[in-house]
Amino acid sequence: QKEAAQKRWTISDFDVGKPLGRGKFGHVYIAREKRSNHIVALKVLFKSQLQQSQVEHQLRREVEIQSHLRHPNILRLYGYFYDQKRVYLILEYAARGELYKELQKCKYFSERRAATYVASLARALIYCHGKHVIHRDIKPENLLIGAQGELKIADFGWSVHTFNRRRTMCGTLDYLPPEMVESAEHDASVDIWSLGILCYEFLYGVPPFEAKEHSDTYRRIVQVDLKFPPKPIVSSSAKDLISQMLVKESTQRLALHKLLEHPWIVQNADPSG
Ligand SMILES: O=C(O)Cn1ncc2ncnc(NCCc3cnc(NC(=O)Nc4cccc(Cl)c4)s3)c21
Repeated sequence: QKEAAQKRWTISDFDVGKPLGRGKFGHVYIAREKRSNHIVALKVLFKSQLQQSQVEHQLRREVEIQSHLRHPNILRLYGYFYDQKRVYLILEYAARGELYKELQKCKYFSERRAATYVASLARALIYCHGKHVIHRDIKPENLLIGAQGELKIADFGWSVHTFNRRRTMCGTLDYLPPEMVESAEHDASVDIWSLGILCYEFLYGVPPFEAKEHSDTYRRIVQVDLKFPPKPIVSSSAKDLISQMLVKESTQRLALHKLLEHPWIVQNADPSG
């Protein structure tokens, strides 16, 4: 893998296959590296669009951050290369695709499946926070599923090293904790809030503060207007965990290592993740 870090890749090193998905900045293709026959995902980004949106620094930060992360529940970014018009990200291929499509199909997950995903995300976030990296954009769209059904956090396009906390807003409001919505200072506990939102959405099929208007979602977040619908039936243990994560005061949120000891996780998460 060492030589992969230094090697200068070009598109001719790959046999490019079918498109896997279309993102805002470009498409993702399945591809095979010719010499090793290694299957990867190739994300093709147009320089013109990156320049237009002024996200080059974000992309550089993502590549820098990702090059130091090695965890079974974090999608690898093996490297990148560019040509005249495009930047290519060489990514680990997640054979079972996007988690949000799976969630749309099933409507909501069983408590065992939800707890298994939440536990593996917690372990990945403990690893990231240990390296002073916060993801800041944990949501179903950024989660992929590997060949063995394991969850992979992808797209560190919004992650930061915690010493330079930026307040750039991003994407859907649903996942933002109060301090980010109020654009106050924020730290690793933002990922705990987002994990709580995710856990709720895994179990109910919708995020807890969803509302028609942005202004209503904003108000429900800052008031932590948390309600548990009668259907689907969800254990009180799961509700207890979610209630300990969706706490306005960031210092009062359940710590990730405490989450892994919570009865709902211990009784429902598959240890293999
Ligand atoms: O292709 C699909 O839609 C789904 N799919 N299915 C299987 C599969 N296997 C691997 N990867 C997939 N998709 C790419 C996931 C990403 C990982 N890292 C990223 N980083 C990024 O986009 N950075 C970025 C872009 C533009 C600007 C800036 Cl600032 C940063 S995208 C897969």
